[in-house]
Amino acid sequence: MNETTRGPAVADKAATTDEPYLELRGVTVRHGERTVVSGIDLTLRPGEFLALLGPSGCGKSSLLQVLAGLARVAGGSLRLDGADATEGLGQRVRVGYVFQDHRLLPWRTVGQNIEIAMKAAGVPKAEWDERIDRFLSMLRVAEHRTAWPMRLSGGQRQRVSIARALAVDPDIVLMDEPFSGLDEVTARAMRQELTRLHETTAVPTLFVTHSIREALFLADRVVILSQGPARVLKTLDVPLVRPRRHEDSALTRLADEVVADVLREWEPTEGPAS
Ligand SMILES: Nc1ncnc2c1ncn2[C@@H]1O[C@H](COP(=O)(O)OP(=O)(O)OP(=O)(O)O)[C@@H](O)[C@H]1O
Repeated sequence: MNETTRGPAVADKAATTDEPYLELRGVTVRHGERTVVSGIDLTLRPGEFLALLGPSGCGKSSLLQVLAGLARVAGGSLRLDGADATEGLGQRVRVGYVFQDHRLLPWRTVGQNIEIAMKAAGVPKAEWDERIDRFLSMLRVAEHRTAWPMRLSGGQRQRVSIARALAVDPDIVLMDEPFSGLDEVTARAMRQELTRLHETTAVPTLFVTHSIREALFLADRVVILSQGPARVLKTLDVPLVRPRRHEDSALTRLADEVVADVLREWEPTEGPAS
C-alpha cells in the first residue's frame, strides 16, 4: 500500500463531523444475470459504527465484498473521503475484513497468520512483533500467539481474526456476521469487547448482521435492508445510551419495535409487493 494513498491516521478517524467518510450511491451488485443488491445509498461517518441489518440471503455479504474490492459493482458508485473508490476501498486505503468464519490458515500459527495479513497490507516488518502482541493482548488471546488455529476454540479463533483485521492498521473495518457461529454467551462477550475496541480505535466500521438485537447493541446507526435483492428500507439512529447492556429493557423494546416494523418486509411468503 502506497503511503500517499492512505487515509487519515487513527486519531483523525475519530473526528466528529457529519461529512461522510464512505458514501454509496445507487450501488447494485449482480451474480451473473441475477441482481442481489439493488441501488443502495448509504453513508458511513468518520469514527462511526454502522450496522447493515438484513434477513439471511438478502445480499449483505455480496455488498461487503464489493466494498472490499473482492467483487465488482454492477452499477452505482463508491466515494471515500470525497474521492471515487468504485473499484473497491482496498485500492485506496487499508481495509480490515472479518469474515463470518475465521479464515485462519491452519498450517500457520496464530502469530504467523497475522504476519501474513500485515505483509499483504504493507505494514513495515519492524512493527510486526509489537503489533501482534498488542492486538492479541487487546483481544485477550496473547498466550495463543504460537498456537495452531485448530487448537483454539471458535471464540478464540474469531478473536484472532479480529486481531488480524486490526493489526493491519485499517482505515475502515468491514465485518461480516463475525459472531453468528458462536454460542450466545461467547457472542455477548465478543460484542462487549468489540464495543470497547471501537471506543479505543474509532476506526469507521461497517458490521453486517441478520440479528436485530446485535445491530442495536453495537451500532450508532442501523441501515435496515429488505429481502433480496437488498434495498434500503430505513436508517435508524440508535437512541440507546452507552455503555449498553444486552439485558436492557430499552434494548428489548426497541428490538420489538424493529421486528414489528420489518416483519412484513422480511417475511418470505409475504414479501414486499414491488
Ligand atoms: N458467488 C456467488 N455466485 C452466485 N450467487 C451467489 C454468490 N454469492 C452469493 N450468491 C447468492 O446471492 C444471494 C445473496 O447472498 P449473500 O451471501 O450476499 O447474502 P447474505 O445476506 O450475506 O446472506 P447470509 O445472511 O445468509 O450470510 C444469495 O441468494 C446467494 O445464494
